[in-house]
Amino acid sequence: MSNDLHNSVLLSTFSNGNKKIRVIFHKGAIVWGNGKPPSEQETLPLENVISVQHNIVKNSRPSEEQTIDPNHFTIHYAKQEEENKWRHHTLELRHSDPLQVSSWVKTLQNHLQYFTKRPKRLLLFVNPFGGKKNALKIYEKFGKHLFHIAGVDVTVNISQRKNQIRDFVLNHNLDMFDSVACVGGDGTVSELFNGLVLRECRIVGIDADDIEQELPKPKIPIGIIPGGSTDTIVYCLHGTIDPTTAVLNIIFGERLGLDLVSVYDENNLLRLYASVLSYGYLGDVAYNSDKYRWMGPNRYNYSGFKKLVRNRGYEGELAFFSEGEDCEMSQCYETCERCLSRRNNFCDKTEKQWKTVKGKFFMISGANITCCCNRSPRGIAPYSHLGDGNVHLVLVRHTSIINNLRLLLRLSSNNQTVDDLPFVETYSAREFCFRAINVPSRWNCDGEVQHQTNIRAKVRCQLLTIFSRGTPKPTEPTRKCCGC
Ligand SMILES: Nc1ncnc2c1ncn2[C@@H]1O[C@H](COP(=O)(O)OP(=O)(O)OP(=O)(O)O)[C@@H](O)[C@H]1O
Repeated sequence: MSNDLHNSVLLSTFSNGNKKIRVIFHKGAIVWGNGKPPSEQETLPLENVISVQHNIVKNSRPSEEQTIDPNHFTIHYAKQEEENKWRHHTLELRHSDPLQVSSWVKTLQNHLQYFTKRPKRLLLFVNPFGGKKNALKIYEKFGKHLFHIAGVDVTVNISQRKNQIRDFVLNHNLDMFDSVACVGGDGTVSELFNGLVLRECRIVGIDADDIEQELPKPKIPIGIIPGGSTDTIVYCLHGTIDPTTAVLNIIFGERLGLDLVSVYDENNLLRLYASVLSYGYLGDVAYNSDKYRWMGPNRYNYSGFKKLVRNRGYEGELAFFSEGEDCEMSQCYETCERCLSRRNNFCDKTEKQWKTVKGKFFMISGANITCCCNRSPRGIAPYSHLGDGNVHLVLVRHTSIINNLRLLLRLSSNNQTVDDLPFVETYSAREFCFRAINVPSRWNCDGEVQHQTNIRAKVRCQLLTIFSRGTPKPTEPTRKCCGC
């Protein structure tokens, strides 16, 4: 932001409904109050302003052309409320002098132009099949109006079949868009970023099937509006699956780098994933639950229970390359230092240390993010980071049904994690490979079934640019005074 603009000051007294309020704009923030002490005044940082618009004079006849009301304008802004949710608010201001009004509108609009990362031309894919099959309604109810207010030109593309979104971004010219987004669950997001990475490989002439190749970063940032059954990726990004929050995160245009993991069989890249690749129990649940899609999100409970009671063990050998770090107990929140430092100086160490673990497991997971969601508020890997170049391997040994239940209870707990259970081991890894022994299971890859059993996977540090401000750090509860 130029200094001239940063130093500009506006100060006026406006009518807001029946009240008079003093409004100040200074140092990138709008402050207003009703003659209240400073601590009770509202402070609105400009980065939370969606748009500033003259009001329209209401015409009695709809056919008449719209005219602006020179004495009246509205500030549309967002405010963070409980449970990490953002909400749209308005501040309507009136002044008898039209010059005052136009000076405020012009100045604020000029300042907003400095947020150049905000999207202007968005290509939005809608998956009408996932979740409760209401993705289009979600867009119309929560997205359409807000995007209009923010001046984002949205082109909607409703997918007609599985993999159509992936094929579309792979084969179409996207030059007229500055951003892409989707309304759907993790499978939809996965289609989108798989298409974008393969598209980039094609553009720069990289063989995506070669695990030793660096994969190129898609230039276009992506946004996600939750419309699936679990929506783990969105939950891990914003700390909520609230659709309004997701839309506002796209509008604000702030970005972070998300690691992706590429999964290969002996010859080919199978796919990239963002949340988790899980073998055994969760692989079987993904495979089995697809038959019960008519149950909606409850299909996971039904299939999960069946597989839990069966308590099959899955034998295999897992080898992984680690930097020698254990899973550090630091959590990833907005402006995460660990992710920021990786973004700036990530280098591939050539001295690899491979470790091998063999045995019979209930489940093996390579979690790229915490995988928290409404059912599992802390996730399977609570110390995993969005962009630190590592996955957390969570190995659950084959054990009794009671222990499996303990594991699932821990996963659904608000304050406990699975890593201190005696039959659970966790490792941090940059690369891993798995070989099944005896009867193989399947992999669950971002919620989709992957049938190849023997795989190799490699983390691609911050390969995806994603619209998000990150999950806000929880504030320490303030202690109440004992009355001393
Ligand atoms: N028009 C369509 N018809 C059928 N399947 C589709 C269509 N569009 C996308 N798909 C596929 O639908 C599947 C389910 O979508 P998605 O993963 O978004 O929802 P979900 O499984 O309910 O949610 P989650 O993955 O968050 O649990 C994905 O495999 C996706 O590739």
